[in-house]
Amino acid sequence: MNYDYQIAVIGGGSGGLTVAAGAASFGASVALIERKSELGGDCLHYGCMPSKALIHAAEEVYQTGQLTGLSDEQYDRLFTQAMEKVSKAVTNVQAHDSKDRFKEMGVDIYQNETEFIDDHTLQVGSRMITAKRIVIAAGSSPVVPPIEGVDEVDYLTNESIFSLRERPESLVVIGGGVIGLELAQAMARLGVNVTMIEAGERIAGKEDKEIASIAQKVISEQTSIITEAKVERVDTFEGRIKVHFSKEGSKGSVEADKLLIAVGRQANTECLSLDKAGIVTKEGAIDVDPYLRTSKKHIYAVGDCNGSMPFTHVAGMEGKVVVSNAVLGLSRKASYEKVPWVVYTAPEIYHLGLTEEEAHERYGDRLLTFKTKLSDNDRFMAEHHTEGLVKILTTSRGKIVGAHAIGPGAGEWMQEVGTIQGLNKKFQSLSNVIHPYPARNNAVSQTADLYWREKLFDSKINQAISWYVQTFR
Ligand SMILES: Cc1cc2nc3c(=O)[nH]c(=O)nc-3n(C[C@H](O)[C@H](O)[C@H](O)COP(=O)(O)OP(=O)(O)OC[C@H]3O[C@@H](n4cnc5c(N)ncnc54)[C@H](O)[C@@H]3O)c2cc1C
Ligand SMILES: NC(=O)c1ccc[n+]([C@@H]2O[C@H](COP(=O)([O-])OP(=O)(O)OC[C@H]3O[C@@H](n4cnc5c(N)ncnc54)[C@H](O)[C@@H]3O)[C@@H](O)[C@H]2O)c1
Repeated sequence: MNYDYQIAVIGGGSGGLTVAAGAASFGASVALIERKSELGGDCLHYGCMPSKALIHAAEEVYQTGQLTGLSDEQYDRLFTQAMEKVSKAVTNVQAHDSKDRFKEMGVDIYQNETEFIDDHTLQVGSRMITAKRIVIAAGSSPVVPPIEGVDEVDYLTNESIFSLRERPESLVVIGGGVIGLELAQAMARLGVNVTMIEAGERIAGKEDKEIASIAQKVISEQTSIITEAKVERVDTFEGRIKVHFSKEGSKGSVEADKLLIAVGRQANTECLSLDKAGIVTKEGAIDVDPYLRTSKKHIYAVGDCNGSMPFTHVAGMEGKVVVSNAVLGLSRKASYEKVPWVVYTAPEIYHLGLTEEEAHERYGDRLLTFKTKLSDNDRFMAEHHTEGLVKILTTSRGKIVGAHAIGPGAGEWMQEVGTIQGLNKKFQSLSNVIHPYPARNNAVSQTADLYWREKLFDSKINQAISWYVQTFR
């Protein structure tokens, strides 16, 4: 059978663009179908880019406030300026994901919402497109929990918060996960009075417990945090939003000008008519095998819509796997073991692999844990940033199974652990790498030195060396 295209990609976000560009670069005929007027997806428009631009702008305001103090009027002006900087940053980065750029690569772009007609055919506006292979990269949307009254109030999500131009005096954030934390702290630093309500026993629930408790301590100095709270109802009171919750058997409420909901993501599957193509979903996301094939082997799913790990770098990794498999005919598996992530709070949180609790469960007594407090590192001491920790988890032979840190810039300087893990090197090999003093990643090499201290200096070999030195030298 003849098809219009070799590859049709649904969704022009991080995953879809990686597939479209990769497939076109290998000479495949590619259709890219995106319902929004611009390419770039959530990451560019409502996710990574605006949030990181906001965090940076908020840091500048916060530092200014710390140095000179700021009046309400100054906060109002700086808030508007910060939000305009966010919008400009998105516009600037849009150039990388411009339609013209992809057209030049040979990709045909359709601006339509699409759905399956059958497993090789997509309805695209008034026409139908057929493709030999189809890649679904439809992304995800914010979950809005079924809280009583939620539909009657004007709540914000990551899709609307970046459009604010006037500083709200107060904000209540439901959800103390990654989005909640990054945005709550940024807003607090812009002079907004923020309260975070988290259902779990702690914020940053996916992080190593010890790291999360440091985060909670630091962030609670800038925002109010209520944990183990069940939100029961929201309503409006004199133009303000009131969130009612229960905690440990008693009731409470928080009132604020604005409400942000950040309680997780759901895969965008509902308008794709997946059933017409015979594509199976699992727990609301598109079910894929390790080769990222759906229940129909010529249809693949990458990025947030397959429910694996909702990060841009994962969508990119999965996109490359699909190019190898769908375009080049290889059999590459997606692997998630070595995927790091960073929570861009101040201080930043770096996360790679298993937490200490998970690693203990898996490795038991074979697990080695190496920790350096930032208060033991000259650079962080010099900068008065001593609230932080590096924690590396290895097997007894030094294979890295988890790496975690909280500290200023941890997302950058901790990646050296991710790099050596990616290169299949042992953790202790970092001890032999000379780090410029006093670069922050000395905290990592300091931690690697602990491996040798444990292995060598506390061992029988060390006793033998001491005997040799004392006896013969
Ligand atoms: C506030 C926030 C901050 C974030 N920060 C980070 C970060 O710092 N680092 C990080 O790694 N990740 C971050 N993420 C996660 C990251 O944004 C996502 O993991 C990433 O965007 C997923 O890419 P994707 O291609 O799967 O989906 P998307 O980028 O969302 O792209 C999906 C595209 O498909 C389109 N689409 C959907 N259905 C259809 C249809 N039927 N027809 C046509 N088009 C359709 C959508 O319009 C969309 O453009 C953040 C997310 C949020 C919300
Ligand atoms: N820096 C980054 O890489 C980055 C930044 C933002 C988002 N993201 C991605 O986006 C994903 C989604 O982020 P998120 O923060 O929405 O989800 P999340 O899963 O990280 O956190 C959601 C939080 O909301 C809490 N929660 C759920 N229901 C609740 C309720 N009814 N009341 C109170 N609390 C409730 C959960 O216990 C959890 O702590 C992340 O997992 C991440 O993959 C990444």
